[in-house]
Amino acid sequence: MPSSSKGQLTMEKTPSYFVTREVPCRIYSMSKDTKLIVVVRNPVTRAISDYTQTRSKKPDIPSFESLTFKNMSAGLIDTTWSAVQIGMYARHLERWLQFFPMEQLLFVSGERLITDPAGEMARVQDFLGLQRVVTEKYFHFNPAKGFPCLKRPELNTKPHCLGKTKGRIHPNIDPEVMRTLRDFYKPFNKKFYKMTGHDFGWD
Ligand SMILES: Nc1ncnc2c1ncn2[C@@H]1O[C@H](COP(=O)(O)OS(=O)(=O)O)[C@@H](OP(=O)(O)O)[C@H]1O
Repeated sequence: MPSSSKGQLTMEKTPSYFVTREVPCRIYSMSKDTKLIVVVRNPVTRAISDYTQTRSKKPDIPSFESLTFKNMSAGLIDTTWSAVQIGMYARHLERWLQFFPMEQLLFVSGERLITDPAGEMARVQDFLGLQRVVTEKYFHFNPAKGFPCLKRPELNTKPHCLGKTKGRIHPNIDPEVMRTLRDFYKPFNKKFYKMTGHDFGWD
């Protein structure tokens, strides 16, 4: 990572860091003052989104329902399937807390990033010790996409929306499987809310 000069912040984005075992120790060795931001969303929706992304590249993969279970009739969930495992946020956070205090971590709500992007960005800017520059006027809700897009209020340019690979339509999942997954995540979510001091409202 390049070092920052006075008045600069160096930022890096890698989604897999949060769930990769070796990473907290490595980042701590590089800089123990690093601030960490993680965007989290309902783990059930996250798993379906993950599956949808994989299926867009490999259309022949088995159904979401069959990948979810180790043993479907026994209702035994396959926690080694990454789409399921990543959403066990409390487990991953426990590893980070062995190296970093909670004050150095910020969990951004993926749901609120869509419904109230300026509100979530205010939290991010406060956390980074920045002035609240990115406010309401930087966002334009695109009803066709169903997501906010970013605009530069000082320029009269078109808003910038995320690309076609974001906001894909998710497949319909068997409601019974959805229920089992929701129940599976409940204790992990509860623990995660307690650890972060923030109820993300997924249950
Ligand atoms: N503004 C805006 N525009 C489009 N999409 C948005 C936006 N804000 C959040 N999202 C949600 O981002 C989800 C895709 O993020 P990913 O985690 O796949 O991104 S990545 O893996 O880091 O590339 C994507 O997930 P899906 O719903 O599965 O498509 C969206 O729900």
